[in-house]
Amino acid sequence: MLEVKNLTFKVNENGIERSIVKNISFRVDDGEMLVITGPNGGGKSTLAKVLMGIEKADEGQIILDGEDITAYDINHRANAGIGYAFQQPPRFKGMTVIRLLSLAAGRELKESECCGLLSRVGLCAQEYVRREVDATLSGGEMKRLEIATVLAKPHKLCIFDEPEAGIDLWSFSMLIQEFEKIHRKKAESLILISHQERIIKMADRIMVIENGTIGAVGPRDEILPRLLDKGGSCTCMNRE
Ligand SMILES: Nc1ncnc2c1ncn2[C@@H]1O[C@H](COP(=O)(O)OP(=O)(O)OP(=O)(O)O)[C@@H](O)[C@H]1O
Repeated sequence: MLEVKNLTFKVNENGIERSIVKNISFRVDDGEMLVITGPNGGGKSTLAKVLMGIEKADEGQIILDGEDITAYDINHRANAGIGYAFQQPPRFKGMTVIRLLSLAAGRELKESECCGLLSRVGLCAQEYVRREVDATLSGGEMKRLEIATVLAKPHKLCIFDEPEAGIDLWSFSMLIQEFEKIHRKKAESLILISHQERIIKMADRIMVIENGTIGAVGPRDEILPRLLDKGGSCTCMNRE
């Protein structure tokens, strides 16, 4: 279980301090899928970065299965069991796809294993296995590769930041199926940050982040109607 207690993250802009994440507390139970949504600029990605250790919390605690991981750096948190797919994945010059996925898995993957992972994210495996992870890959290909790196090994908690971004509709449907599979097994907890109704509808619980705080949190059946109720013109959700 992930427990987040009174988490605050501030930035300093021209000498003026601004809280982007403000005193946020929530939990994600084992095997649970929490979908975080909310208006642009509300603080969702920043919250994900603080959870992963890319940004350091100014206040608060992050506890994973009873272990206080607040002071851990990104590698230490990954070892503790957190997997994270970036909203804008980094690219590595000179690194092949099979190498990247092996690094993510923490062991040398066989080509067949690598192909299996690529197929799960809708990439035609043979074409990609030996390809370099560089600027020649499109945004959508990169995004799917990044998701494959998270799928490469089991985690206690996986965080996906806008997995739908830049992905075509067919691949998006495949991704939804992948998330459903992971969710059905209940072996990993999932945090999905998304504006997509199809993803939001999969949630066990929905948390709305706006202006750095929790605007609403609760079971899907309680929160979703409120999002839909905003006349179908909810500013934070893309309808099907
Ligand atoms: N390092 C930083 N320095 C200054 N401002 C920042 C920094 N990181 C984030 N912000 C600002 O904090 C706010 C929250 O950004 P964040 O990316 O977390 O929003 P978001 O909810 O993920 O938005 P979106 O839905 O558009 O992806 C934005 O106004 C952003 O410009």
